[in-house]
Amino acid sequence: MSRSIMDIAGSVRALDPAASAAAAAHLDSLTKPPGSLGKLEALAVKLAGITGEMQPKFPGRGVVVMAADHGVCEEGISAFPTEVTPQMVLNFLSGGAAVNVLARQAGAEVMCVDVGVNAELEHPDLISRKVRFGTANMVSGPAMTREEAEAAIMAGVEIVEEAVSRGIRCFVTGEMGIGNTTASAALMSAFTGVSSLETVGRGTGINEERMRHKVLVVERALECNRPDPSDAIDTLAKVGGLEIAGLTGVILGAAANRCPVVLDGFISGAAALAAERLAPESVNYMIASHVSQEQGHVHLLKALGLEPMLHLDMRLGEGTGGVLALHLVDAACRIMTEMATFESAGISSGNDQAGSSGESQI
Ligand SMILES: Cc1cc2ncn([C@H]3O[C@H](COP(=O)(O)O)[C@@H](O)[C@H]3O)c2cc1C
Ligand SMILES: O=C(O)c1cccnc1
Repeated sequence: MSRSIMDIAGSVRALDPAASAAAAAHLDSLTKPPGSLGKLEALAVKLAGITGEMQPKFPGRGVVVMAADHGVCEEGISAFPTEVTPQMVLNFLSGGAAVNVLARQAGAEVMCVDVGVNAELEHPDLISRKVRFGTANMVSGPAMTREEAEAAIMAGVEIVEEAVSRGIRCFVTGEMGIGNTTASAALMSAFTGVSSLETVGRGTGINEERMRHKVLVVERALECNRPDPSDAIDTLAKVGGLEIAGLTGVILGAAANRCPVVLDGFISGAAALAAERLAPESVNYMIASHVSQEQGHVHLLKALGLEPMLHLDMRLGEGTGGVLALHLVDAACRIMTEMATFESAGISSGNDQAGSSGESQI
C-alpha cells in the first residue's frame, strides 16, 4: 500500500458521539411519537455523527461517476458491447443519462471521470484521470498492476478533495463500465468468501446460459489470480476495475473529510467493501441508498452491516439510486431544523416511552 493511501485511510475518524447523542435527544423532543420517523431518524443521527453538527445541511452535493472498461468483456459476460462505455460517458457529459436527470432533480453536480475508458475522450467537462485504456482480461492474469490500482484510488480521493474545497460536503458514488458487474462479483467473492453462484447477477440483462458462463468466468479469474482478501489493493488490482478502485478512493476521501457518502448499487458496494478493508471506520460514513436487483447486492449490504433505504427494483448503476436518496438526506435535515418540539408547540408528551430514535438502523 502506498504511504498516501495509508495516510488517507488512517485519517478516517470515529463518528462524533456527542453530536449523535444531541441529534437523538432532539428527535425525541419533536412533535411525534419517539422513533416514529423510522430510518429517517437513524439517518439524521448518522448525519450528525458524521459532520459533528446536530443540524447539518448539504447545499453542495455531487455524484462522482467513474468510468472505465474491462478486459474481461472478451469472455462475453455482458449483454452490451464495450463501446457503450465511451458512448455513455458522452451522454453523461451532454446531460442526457438517467443520472443527469435525477441529479438535476436532487440539485447534485455530476462529476464525470475517465479513469480507464478504452477510447480517447475529450470534453471540457470531462475529468480526465485515465490510468490506462481499460483493464486486462482477469481470467488470464491480473486486471491491472498494484500501482495502477493505487493511482485510480488516489484519483478518487483527489476528486473529492477538490470538490470539498468548492463546498461540496455530500457525495454519491456512480459508475459506468460495461462488464463491471463481473468484476464486482469477483471482488465480493474474494472479500466475503461468498460463492460466485451468489455474487454473479444478470447485470445489463443476460440470459440463464450466459449467467452460468459468467459464474465460471468469475471462478476462473479468482483461481488464476488468487487475490489476498486481507490486502484490498491487491484484490482490486487482480480482479477489480479502475472505476471501482476510483470509487474506493471517493469513499475514503469523503470519510476522511467527514462527509457522508451515499452508495449506489452493486458496483458501488464492491468499492465500499474495499474501502471498509482499508479503513474499517469508513463504513460509518456510508449511506446505503437502495437495494439493487443484482442478486449479490442484498448480501453485500449485509456484509457491510448497512440497511438500504429504498427498494425500487432498480439495476442501472451510474449513481441513480444514490441521487434519489439525496431527497431522503434532505428530508432528514429538514426534520431536524423545521419541526416543532412538544414544548414549542405546546403539545402534551406521552407517558409510555417505548420508542426512540435508535429503533431503526441504516
Ligand atoms: C446503455 C447503458 C447504460 C448504463 N448505465 C449504467 N449501466 C450499467 O451496466 C453496466 C454493468 O452491466 P454489465 O456488467 O452487464 O455490463 C455498467 O456500465 C453499469 O453502470 C449501463 C448499461 C447500459 C447498456
Ligand atoms: O446495482 C447496480 O449498480 C447495477 C446492476 C446492474 C447493472 N448495472 C448496475
